[in-house]
Amino acid sequence: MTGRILLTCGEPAGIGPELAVLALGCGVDYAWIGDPRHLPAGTPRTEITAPNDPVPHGHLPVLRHDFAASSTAGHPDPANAQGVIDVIAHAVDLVMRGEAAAITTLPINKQALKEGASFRFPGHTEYLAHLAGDVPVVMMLASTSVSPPCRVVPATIHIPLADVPAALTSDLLEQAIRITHAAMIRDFGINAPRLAVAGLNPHAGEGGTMGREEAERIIPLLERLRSEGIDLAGPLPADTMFHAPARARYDAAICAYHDQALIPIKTLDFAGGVNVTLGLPFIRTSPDHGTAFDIAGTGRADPDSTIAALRMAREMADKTA
Ligand SMILES: NC(=O)C1=CN([C@@H]2O[C@H](COP(=O)(O)OP(=O)(O)OC[C@H]3O[C@@H](n4cnc5c(N)ncnc54)[C@H](O)[C@@H]3O)[C@@H](O)[C@H]2O)C=CC1
Ligand SMILES: NCC(=O)COP(=O)(O)O
Repeated sequence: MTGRILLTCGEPAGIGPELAVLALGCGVDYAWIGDPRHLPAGTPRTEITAPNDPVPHGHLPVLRHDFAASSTAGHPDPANAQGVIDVIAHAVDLVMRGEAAAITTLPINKQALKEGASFRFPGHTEYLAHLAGDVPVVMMLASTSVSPPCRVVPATIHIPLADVPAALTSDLLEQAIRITHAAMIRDFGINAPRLAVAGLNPHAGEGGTMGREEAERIIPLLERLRSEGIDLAGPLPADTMFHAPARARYDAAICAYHDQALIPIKTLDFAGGVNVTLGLPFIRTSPDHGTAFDIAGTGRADPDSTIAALRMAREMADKTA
């Protein structure tokens, strides 16, 4: 897929606007979609009308999307919530029409969108799946600067912990495994992916003495998928599957719930972690962090995860070009 990467503005009161500028010069050509009033003062920029219009060297190409209000760092304005949502839809429309190579999204604040515009999705992942035609997707977070790599997929995502055991059905886990397996081949160029599946309970249930989900749902599923030829380890005790020698034995880990997956990667590679949505008909990456209201506008935002997300989007797009 050719053309620029589209970088959506995310929450204007977060660190997104400054990251859009700090990433300039990272070697990836991208166009930012948002309201130019939200960019840091003095940002070298050129407004464009189509994603691949030329701009002077060192300028941020801006696809202008007017919001209801200006923005104050650290203080989301409910009036801007609909603009944040619409920018994501705008980017999806462009990439689905083949006018851009991929999307990289800057962070949104889910609470601000819910309160300001009754946003009904828990995050980008679910909203993008909806915009793409309600396709099944999974969220992967992939390290870019640790070895062996840490790639994790939470099978359940943004739900209360109390709801996880019921939500972690055999069907859901199977879908996460199949989507991850296909994406490791297509997007990561790993021809024979090795997947590891975490147990839900301590010690992966320890033979049913610490929980029955492994014996009743996970083990029968893994046996069936192995018989199809998928290379699957598990269910593994989650506490011992993320240190380096353990990670060397698999290419991606399917985890039971959000924090089981995200704590290891954000601990190992917060600056280099990339969130990538697998299963979409287009490429979407994102930094692994959120809106960071506590430091927005202070000059302390680290752009490394955004740069890693842009680079990963570019690499994936080039693989399918
Ligand atoms: N893809 C997305 O749109 C994501 C959005 N979020 C949203 O962000 C909001 C805030 O979430 P939190 O849990 O507070 O996580 P957060 O990632 O925004 O902040 C956690 C801590 O990390 C620091 N931090 C984050 N990114 C940083 C960066 N680039 N440079 C330096 N320090 C950085 C923050 O200052 C804060 O102390 C929530 O609404 C959450 O839903 C969270 C993760 C991803
Ligand atoms: N904790 C990860 C996260 O919130 C990312 O969500 P999404 O907006 O990429 O779906």
